[in-house]
Amino acid sequence: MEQVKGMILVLDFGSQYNQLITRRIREFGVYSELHSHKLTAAEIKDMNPSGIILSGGPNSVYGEDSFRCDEELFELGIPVLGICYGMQLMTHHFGGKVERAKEREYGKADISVHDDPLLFRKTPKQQTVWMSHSDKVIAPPEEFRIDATSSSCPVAAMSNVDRNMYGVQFHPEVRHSEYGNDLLRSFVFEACEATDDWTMEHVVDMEVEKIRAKVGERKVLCALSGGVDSSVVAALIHKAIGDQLTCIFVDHGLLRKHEADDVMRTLGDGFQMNIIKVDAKDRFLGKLAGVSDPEEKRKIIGNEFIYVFDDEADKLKNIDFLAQGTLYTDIIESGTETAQTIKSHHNVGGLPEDMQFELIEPLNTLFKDEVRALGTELGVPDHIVWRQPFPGPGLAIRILGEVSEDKLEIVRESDAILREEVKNAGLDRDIWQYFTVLPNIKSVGVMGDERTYDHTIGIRAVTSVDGMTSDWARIPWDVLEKISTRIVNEVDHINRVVYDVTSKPPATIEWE
Ligand SMILES: Nc1ncnc2c1ncn2[C@@H]1O[C@H](COP(=O)(O)OP(=O)(O)OP(=O)(O)O)[C@@H](O)[C@H]1O
Ligand SMILES: O=c1[nH]c(=O)c2[nH+]cn([C@@H]3O[C@H](COP(=O)(O)O)[C@@H](O)[C@H]3O)c2[nH]1
Ligand SMILES: NC(=O)CC[C@H](N)C(=O)O
Ligand SMILES: [Mg+2]
Repeated sequence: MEQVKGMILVLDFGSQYNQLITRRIREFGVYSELHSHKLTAAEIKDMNPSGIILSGGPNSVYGEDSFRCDEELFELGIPVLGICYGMQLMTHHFGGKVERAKEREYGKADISVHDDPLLFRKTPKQQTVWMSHSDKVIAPPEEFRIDATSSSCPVAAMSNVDRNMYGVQFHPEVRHSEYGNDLLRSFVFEACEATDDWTMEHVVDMEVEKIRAKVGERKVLCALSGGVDSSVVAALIHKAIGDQLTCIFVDHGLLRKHEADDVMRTLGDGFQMNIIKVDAKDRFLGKLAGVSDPEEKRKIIGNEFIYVFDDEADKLKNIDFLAQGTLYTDIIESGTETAQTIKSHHNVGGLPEDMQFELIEPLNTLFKDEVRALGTELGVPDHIVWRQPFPGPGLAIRILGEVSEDKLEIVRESDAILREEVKNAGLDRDIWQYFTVLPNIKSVGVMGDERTYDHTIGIRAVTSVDGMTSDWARIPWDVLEKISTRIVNEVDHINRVVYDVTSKPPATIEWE
């Protein structure tokens, strides 16, 4: 496994906030990766981390099948921070006592800090933190001291400075923990003595090196959509291996208005690399005919992408690798060993089992905003770096239920109007993603004194940083009015326009 100086290893025990921990640490300029709690102590030693964080998780330490770690990791001499379940696990290991509390504690809590513990040195003695637990430590292990308490938690934080080990019952990675970021900083810089030398330039060098070592003299096919993720991957790989790279852009008939031509023109202007466009409309639409279940649609599309790449690889000969712009968001939402499947992203959960390629996914630990920064570092043009995300399954997941040419036409035309008006209003950089959806709804209207019974278009526009959470965009009413009027007047079969005012969670950004 790759050895990265100063990296902080986060072990995954299934908390929803795991990815936030690595994310916060990378924001400090220190590299951090999330790995399975099943890593052995030997594997961890090989990775040479400067610190280990044990994440929270849904289990109880005294449960029979609860997630455990290789307990030898406590003997490696590497600083450890246990968060929530992580602290309970540490307590259990060192002989302290964990018990189920009578009441579940969820939300804000006030803690009092005692004396001058290392992780709290720079923060007030009274502070608000964010808790989410039913179990609690009622007695710390013998060699540990209590650093903080709350009214319901006799041990809200504990430490053993000699062993360089720390535990907190609350979640410092969540913004609602007032001084959570300071605590993580103290762990990373004071306890682990990590250095903040992880920069985007560093990421480029590291990834280029990795790609060269993996590929050698062989050839790579890159799935290029014209979106920011795959453009950044293509730029990285091209930097690493030059002409050993061929990019494939698939027109699956599910693209937006004029998208195929626009993408080929933009990529042709922006990149000096070999790009092939494949027209696969009939293949995709044929396979999707009669299918209405969202997960089934996603899997068909994911599979078909790979079969198209297979056919192209056969023509090009001797292609061993397929590169994709997979992000961490795509992986976590597609479901992992510990996290539930929210939706199968075509490039992760939608891959066929009989795939022949070896994957290259240099961005699969990063979030969208980090990829944008990487793109800028690589010199990818601004209009690609700041293009709004467009999902690989395209308009197929914006037509609820069965996909047809007629419905594609409706979504395509209404989406073009929305994009034009958002741009005219100068909002295209403020709104993270904006599009129209065609729900399976017909309703009654009156047009020119005539009764209509026709389709509804939904407008979805969200603000976000990384796509993990989002809020609905407050588009000014007069802009919405213009969009609505134009859609009803210019798009056949639409007699009603609605605006989606749900955040993520509880909704998701796409409707399928
Ligand atoms: N039409 C397409 N042709 C070829 N590859 C595609 C296409 N659509 C998606 N992909 C592949 O699937 C990956 C995931 O798609 P995704 O939309 O998340 O990323 P992106 O298109 O590169 O960026 P963005 O999120 O900005 O749209 C892409 O990075 C790319 O490798
Ligand atoms: O390439 C992709 N393949 C997919 O299968 C896929 N599904 C969702 N998305 C995009 O991911 C972000 C989060 O989406 P959701 O809130 O809908 O889960 C949003 O930006 C979505 O557009 C996808 N991208
Ligand atoms: N968020 C957590 O890590 C929870 C830990 C444990 N399952 C509890 O309920 O106390
Ligand atoms: Mg895309």
